[in-house]
Order: sequence, then C-alpha cells, then structure tokens
Amino acid sequence: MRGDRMLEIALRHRFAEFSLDVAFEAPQGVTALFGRSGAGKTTVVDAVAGLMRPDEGRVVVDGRVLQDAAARIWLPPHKRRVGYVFQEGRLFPHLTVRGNLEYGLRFNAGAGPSVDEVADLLGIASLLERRPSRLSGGEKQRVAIGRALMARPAMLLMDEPLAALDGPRKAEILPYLARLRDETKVPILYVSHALDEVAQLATTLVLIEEGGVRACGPVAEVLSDPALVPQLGVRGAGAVLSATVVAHDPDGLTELACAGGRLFVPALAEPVGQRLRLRIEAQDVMIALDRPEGISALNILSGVVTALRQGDGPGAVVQIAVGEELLLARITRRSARALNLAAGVPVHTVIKTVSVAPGDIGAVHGGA
Ligand SMILES: Nc1ncnc2c1ncn2[C@@H]1O[C@H](COP(=O)(O)OP(=O)(O)OP(=O)(O)O)[C@@H](O)[C@H]1O
Repeated sequence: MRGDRMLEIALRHRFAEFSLDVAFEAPQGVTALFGRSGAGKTTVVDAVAGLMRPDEGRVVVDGRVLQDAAARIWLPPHKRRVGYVFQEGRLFPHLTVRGNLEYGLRFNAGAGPSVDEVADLLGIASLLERRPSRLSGGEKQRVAIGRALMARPAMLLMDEPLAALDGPRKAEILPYLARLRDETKVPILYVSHALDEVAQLATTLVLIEEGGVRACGPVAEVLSDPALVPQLGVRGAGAVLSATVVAHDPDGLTELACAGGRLFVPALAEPVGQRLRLRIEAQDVMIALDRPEGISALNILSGVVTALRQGDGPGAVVQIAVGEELLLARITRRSARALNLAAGVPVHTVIKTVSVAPGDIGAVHGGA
C-alpha cells in the first residue's frame, strides 16, 4: 500500500490578481485544507477535480497520475474517478433517496458498494424512499456523500460540506464522516475553515495562506505548533489528544484515559473502549509549577514545557509534552515570566472539565 503517500499534489497557477503555488503529500485519511477565505483552497480542489487547468501541475492519487504537466498527462474530470461533494447537496428533487444513490452507480467503474451498504454507513437506510424535499439539511448532505460513494471514487473532494448546516446538524454528520474516513479508506480532500471540524476529522492538516502552503503535517502536530497559533487563530488554538473511554460515572461524567493520565469530561454517548480524539483549547489550560491541591478542576495532567512563544500582545502560548502528546496553553506573558517557564521546566496542567464540549470530541474507528 502507498498509505504513506496517498496524495501527491503540486500546482502552480497565476490568475490576474492571485498566484497559487502549493505542493504537499499526504497519507491515507482526511487531508484538510484549512485557511482564510480567498487563500486558494477551492482552486486546489477544482484543479484536482480537473475543473480548472493550472499552468503547471501534478496530481497523483494512490499511485495513479491524474495530471502531470511535465509528462503531458491530463485526465478530463469524468475519467478521474473523483467524487465531489459541495456545500449544499444538489440532489435530484424528483428522485427518491434510493434513486439519488443509484444515480451514482452510472459513474461506477466496476463492482462498487451496494445501496444498502452505503445507506448503513451513512445512517440513511430509513430514508431510502423519501424525496429530498422531506430531508433535513444534514440528511441531504449524507445522501450527497452516499451518491458520491456509489460511484466507487478513487478519492472524495469535499468543499466546506458542512458550512451550510447549523451546529446540531453539523454535530449529527461529523461521526459519519469519521466512519467514512476510518472504514472506507477512500482518501478525502476536505476544505474547511472551522478548526473544530478539522480537529475532529483531519488526518493531515494543510494550512493554506495566500496561495501557498504555510504548514503541512499530522493534524495533532500542526495544531500543537505554537508558531502557527497566529495563523490558526488565537481564540481557536488548541491541541488534539488521543483518548479512550474508560467509564461512565453515575454523576454525569465520562472518564477518559489519555497518554498523560485520566481526564473527566461531561457525559459522552460513546461506549467504553471507544477511541476518541479530543480537542483541548489552549485558553482552557492553566499551568502550575506545583501540583495544585484543593481546586475544583478535576483534570490535572503533568508534563514538561517543550516550547514557549511570546505573542505581540500580552499573551504567550506554551507547548507542553504530556506523555507522548502535546498540549497548548494560552497564558499571559506576565505569568510565563513569573513562573520562569522555558523548555525543560516540569509543570502541571489544569483543564476544566466543563470546557470540553461535544464538538471537541471525534470518534476514531478500527486501526485508523
Ligand atoms: N477563475 C478565476 N479567475 C481569477 N481569479 C480567480 C479565479 N478563481 C479564483 N480566483 C481568485 O483566487 C483566489 C483564491 O480563491 P479560492 O476560491 O481558491 O479561495 P478559497 O480559499 O477557497 O476561499 P473561500 O474559503 O472563500 O472559498 C481568490 O482571490 C479568487 O478571487
């Protein structure tokens, strides 16, 4: 398998007022393109789909060359076996859900999944005979993803697929996307400007800035890099930890095991044993030199400072190794000075239980 280099993308293009020059590689999983509006994310997706032809470019998916300007290879969109899911589902209103899914079969290059398999994966089995006008936004979007899957795509492109949905609908659909990532093994190029989505879903994070790649790497690594906090947004900055559900306590808390110890969060629906990824926002993490006693916070993870970044304003971001993972804490420069924080200093991190919201938690399935 080429799981370590599932996607190879290198594109250069000049519009009158904007230049794109991106190159990145990514392994199996969800590769998130994250960046501000106008950074060039949609242009990358359109080029990979073959909807625009860049001045120079090379796109390889699982060893299959879709385009290579140097070798004069250019597959037209319909030969790329790329499924495209847009912001709004664009279903056929006159067809039922089943009809919409079966429509995807037309583009199927060989034996693909059955309607029932796709419907089960996306939780739409009970909706098969309905028409799109009777579906919620989240359901429509799942059908649109199902239709793309029926064509047995070599890759899925999703351009802000949740942007048109409200918070609860988004929360309803994210677990299905996590299953898709872990169970189908179809690589997904996923455009988003929502950090919570990226933290839950992305395997690889590609940070796009002004038409270039500012950073690219495993999501936990990029999100815990203090140097990238200004690009990722000071408010939303935070690290991602792996955790496993250990117990559901009768007082409404769920106990998780993570590399740095035990964490308690408000009750989760996931069963004991379920693996999760957990986003801990930097602003919810406090630092103490001595292990705090007599405080209300239940979560204290011990670690060692690995990096410190002073901001331009009063803030500082501290990166702390907790077990084999990295946490970020946003504190004031004054506190950083008062505690003499520097790489190598052992610290205790305090995380408020109630700061971990359901939107910060994503499921991980199978061996992914
Ligand atoms: N066909 C085109 N002709 C000229 N300029 C274009 C064309 N398509 C895109 N651009 C420009 O390229 C830049 C990047 O656009 P793109 O849509 O890729 O950004 P984006 O990161 O996807 O933004 P958003 O999140 O708002 O969709 C923008 O400045 C846009 O105006």
